[in-house]
Amino acid sequence: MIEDILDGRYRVVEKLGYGGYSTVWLAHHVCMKRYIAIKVCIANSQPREISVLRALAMHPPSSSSSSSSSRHLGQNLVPVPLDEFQLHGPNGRHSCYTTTPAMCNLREISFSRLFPIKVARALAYKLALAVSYVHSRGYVHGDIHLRNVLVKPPATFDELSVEQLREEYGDPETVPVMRRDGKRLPPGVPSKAVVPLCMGKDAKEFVPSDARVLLSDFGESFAPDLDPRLGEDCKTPVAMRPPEAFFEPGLHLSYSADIWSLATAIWEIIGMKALFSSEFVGIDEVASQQIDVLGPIPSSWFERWEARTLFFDEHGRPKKARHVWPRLNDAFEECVQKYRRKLDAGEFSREETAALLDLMRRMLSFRPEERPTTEEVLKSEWMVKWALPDFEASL
Ligand SMILES: Nc1ncnc2c1ncn2[C@@H]1O[C@H](COP(=O)(O)OP(=O)(O)OP(=O)(O)O)[C@@H](O)[C@H]1O
Repeated sequence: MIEDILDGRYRVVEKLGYGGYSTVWLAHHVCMKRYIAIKVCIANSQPREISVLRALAMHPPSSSSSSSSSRHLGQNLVPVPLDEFQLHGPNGRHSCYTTTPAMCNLREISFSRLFPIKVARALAYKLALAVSYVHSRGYVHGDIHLRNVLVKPPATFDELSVEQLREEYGDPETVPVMRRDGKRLPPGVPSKAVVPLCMGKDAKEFVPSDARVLLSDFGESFAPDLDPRLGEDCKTPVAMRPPEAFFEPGLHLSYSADIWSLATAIWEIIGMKALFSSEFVGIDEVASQQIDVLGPIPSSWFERWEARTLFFDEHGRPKKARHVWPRLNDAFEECVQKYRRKLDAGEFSREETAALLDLMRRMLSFRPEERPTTEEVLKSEWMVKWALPDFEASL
């Protein structure tokens, strides 16, 4: 809880977030006077993430003797594991590890209108760079979506005392934990829960230097060459999940699975609206959205897909009386450009739109082997001509 001192040196000052496997706290190192994030994993679990973070933090073998200038620029965009310890509580043993803290995740910000166009381009480039680094070290991230894309604090963040932090962001907010039947809480359940703090600002307030990306949550990461993962074991949220995970559940996923999710994340950064949606619908509906937006899937997938007759006739045409999602180019005009124009957030020129949609279409190829690699993504026309200059300006 807030104000606990963990492992004799970490003063817990705020809650940053939580997921299915952990709660993340902001702590202040009592001696070093710097902020860190502590991930407290659920009781008696064996987190796999820390070994991936350790591997990513090591220098690649080929550059061990070379200068920092030859380091992959994406290495700074993944969390650095700083320390590990264990806590013993009423529910058992909790593995804990500390990493670089962040202000918020991009999903939290996505409810606040649009990023200025230069910021959106810089964020997209940095995210692609981060994924490129992860791939260069032999890992697939496996869970790319905006809740796992964090914004790092400015370099001056550590200068804030805890009191100044509280002046800036308020005291931690708590809510009582109660049983609906009014009975006493069972042992091991805290009487208060802390509401996570979002230290981010509205998207429209972002300037290029705020685009400090941290790709987080490597809990689903895997090394395809050493530890293959089947499509059926893919845990990426359904709306960002690559289609092979659904249509070829018995096949191994590869780096290309991340490329699909990266495309959906870039789309969302640019338009603040997801390309596909699983809100109130199941995985079959999402598959039908993908076909509406991108065109036909490979015929072997279509024939094997039992639910196809709910959405398409025997010629593959959408069934009447159902909502048909707009094609990619129309979706870009209707869901991205229209709002960028209306909110004065910067519009994409015709030339840039063509380059961006060409990249999106290639990254969203149904067949994983037809998708570009991260290196090819970074060398694409849109990245080189439009995103790279704004990335450089944001440094
Ligand atoms: N280093 C960090 N700094 C700030 N906030 C963080 C940090 N790491 C994680 N968070 C916040 O905590 C939330 C949960 O973290 P994370 O997704 O890593 O946990 P998880 O238990 O693995 O979740 P999931 O169920 O999504 O796999 C994130 O969405 C993010 O908002």
